[in-house]
Amino acid sequence: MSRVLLASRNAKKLGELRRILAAEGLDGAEGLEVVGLDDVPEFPEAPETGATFEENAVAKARDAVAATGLPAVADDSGLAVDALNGMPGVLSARWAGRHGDDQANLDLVLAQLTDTPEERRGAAFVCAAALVRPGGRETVVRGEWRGALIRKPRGTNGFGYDPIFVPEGETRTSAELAPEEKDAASHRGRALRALLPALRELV
Ligand SMILES: O=P(O)(O)OP(=O)(O)OP(=O)(O)OC[C@H]1O[C@@H](n2cnc3c(O)ncnc32)[C@H](O)[C@@H]1O
Ligand SMILES: [Mg+2]
Repeated sequence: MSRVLLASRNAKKLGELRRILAAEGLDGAEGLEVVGLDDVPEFPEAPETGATFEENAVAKARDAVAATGLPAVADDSGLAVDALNGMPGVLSARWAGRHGDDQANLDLVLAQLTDTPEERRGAAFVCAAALVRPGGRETVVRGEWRGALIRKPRGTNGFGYDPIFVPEGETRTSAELAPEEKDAASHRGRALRALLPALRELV
């Protein structure tokens, strides 16, 4: 059985990545075993210094391959807010200063948009997903999910900025969608499905 490593240290993101691949039958059934960072010896996390989601995704996947010798998938993602000229973007995980403080990050974005009227509250979730093989071959794809930001958080599913993001064509926030509904439309679902042919080649 071939193995592929999902190189994310965010448990909720990792859960979504696993769920999306499992829904596509890529969880052992196709001769590919999906493993996480808990299943391999620990290695240090490098700072995410890239200017783009793609650069960061490739860097995370390369580090994981170098440390483990396994083919690795990494996801670099975030929220690009129109009224903030695309920020927080690659800084989404540490927008309020402390890495991974979802509540503080979301509160800061809401505060920054206090005077932004409804018609200018557009935003997009973006996900770059990279597959790097031990030989060095790299595949990078991108998924986007457009929507608008509300003023008061709603919903408890998902993570990060989900409670303030209402996808296009929806009235619920992405934190109010069922997990399968989020995956079917999300930036992460789209990116990972674009990576499927490359993943199937690993078998
Ligand atoms: O780098 P890894 O270890 O994968 O974990 P991370 O949480 O640091 O991940 P990123 O560097 O890609 O930062 C992504 C941030 O963007 C936000 N984000 C990404 N995808 C999201 C989603 O589906 N829903 C809500 N927020 C999301 C959230 O705040 C994440 O912490
Ligand atoms: Mg990160």
